[in-house]
Amino acid sequence: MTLQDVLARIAPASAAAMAEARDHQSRLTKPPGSLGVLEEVAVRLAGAASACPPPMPEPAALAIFAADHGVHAQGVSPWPQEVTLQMVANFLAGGAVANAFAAQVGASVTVVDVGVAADLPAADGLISRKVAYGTADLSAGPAMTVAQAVEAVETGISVAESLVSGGARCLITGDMGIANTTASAALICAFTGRDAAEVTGRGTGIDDATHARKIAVVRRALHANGIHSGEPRPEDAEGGTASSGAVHSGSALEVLAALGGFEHAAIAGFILGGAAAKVPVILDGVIAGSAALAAAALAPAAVDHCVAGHRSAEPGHTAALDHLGLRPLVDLELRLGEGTGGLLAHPMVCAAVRVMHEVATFDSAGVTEKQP
Ligand SMILES: O=C(O)c1ccc[n+]([C@@H]2O[C@H](COP(=O)([O-])O)[C@@H](O)[C@H]2O)c1
Ligand SMILES: Cc1cc2nc[nH]c2cc1C
Repeated sequence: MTLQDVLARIAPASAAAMAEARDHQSRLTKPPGSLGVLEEVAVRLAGAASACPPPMPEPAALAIFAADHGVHAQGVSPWPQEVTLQMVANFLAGGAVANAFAAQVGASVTVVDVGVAADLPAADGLISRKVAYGTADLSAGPAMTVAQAVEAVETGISVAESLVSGGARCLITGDMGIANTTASAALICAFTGRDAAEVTGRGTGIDDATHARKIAVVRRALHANGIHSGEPRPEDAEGGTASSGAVHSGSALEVLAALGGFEHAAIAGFILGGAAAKVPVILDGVIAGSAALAAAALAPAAVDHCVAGHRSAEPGHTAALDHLGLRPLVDLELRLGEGTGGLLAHPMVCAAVRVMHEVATFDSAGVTEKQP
C-alpha cells in the first residue's frame, strides 16, 4: 500500500469500545483501578481495535530496521560505523540481546536493511530494501531526499503488512544504526520545539566533550535545514503537519527527510502500517519515539495504536513521549535499542488484555461488590 492509501485508512480509537472496556473493567473481580496503568493499556487497545475485549496481541513480531548515518563523520558516536553491519550479522546469527529477549517473550525477529553503508549477503530473516548506502550528513543539509524518505516509509509499511498477513497480532519496533541518536535528537527538536541541549543524550556512551559537540551538531543540523527549534511560532503550525505544537516550517515528510535516518523513516511507516491494520505497535526507545513523532505528524490517530514499551535513558525520549501523550510501561534505564525495551513490555501488554478475556465478573463469580 502507498503512504497515501495507509494515511487514508488510519482511524482513531473508538470511544464506544473504550467506554465498554472501562465498564467491563469495573465489573471484574478486583478493586476498581487496582491494575493501575494496565487497565488503561487494555482500554486503549480496545479503542484501537474497535472491539471489547480487544484481540490478544500475540503472536508478536519484532522488525529491526538498520541503516547508517552521514552525521557519523562529525564524531558524535564512539563506535565505528561498521558496527551497524556487524550487528546485523549478529541479529541474523541469533546472537544479540534482541534475539535473547525475543526468544524469552516468543516474538519473531525480522531484520530490514534500509540503508546500511555496505552490501549485505542475502540471508534468512533479512529483508533487503536499501534506499542508499547511509544518509548524507544532516548537519550540512538534508539527510535524504523526500523521495527517499517516502521510499523508506513505504518499506516500513510493507514490512508491517507482510508481518500482519503472516499472522502477527502485535508489532514491535527495533532499530540498529551507529549515530542514530543524533538524528533522533534533531527530529525531537523539530517536532516538539525543545532545545538541543535538553534532548541530546549520550547515546551508546560518550564523554562530556563529545556530548557538547553532539549538541552543537544537532543545532547546526536544524539551522542548515532551516528548521526552527525552541520557541514555537504559531505560523509554523500551518507548515503542512497535523501535529499540534510542531515548530518547523516544512511538512512532516520534509522534516523527516532533512533530519531522519532511513530507519527512522521506515519505523514511521511501520507504525502507520500497524495502525492501518489495527494491530498494536509497541514502541521501543528514542529512535522509535522520534519516528513516532513523524508518524503522528502525518496521521495523528496513529498514536492511538501505539503503546510506549519503555522509557529510554536518552532524555529526548521522555520529551517525545510527553509530546505524544504516551506513558512508558518499563523504566529500567535501558539504552540499547534493537527493540529490547519493546520486547520486555510485550508480556505486560498481553497480561493487560488477557484480564479482559479471562477474569470473572463480580456477578459470574459470586463475589460481593463494595458498598457504594
Ligand atoms: O533505543 C534507545 O533509546 C537507544 C539509546 C542509545 C543508543 N541506542 C542504540 O545505539 C546506537 C546509536 O547510538 P549512538 O551513540 O551511536 O548514536 C543505535 O544502534 C541504537 O540502537 C539506542
Ligand atoms: C555493540 C552495539 C550493539 C548495539 N545494538 C544497538 N545499538 C548498538 C550499538 C553497539 C555499539
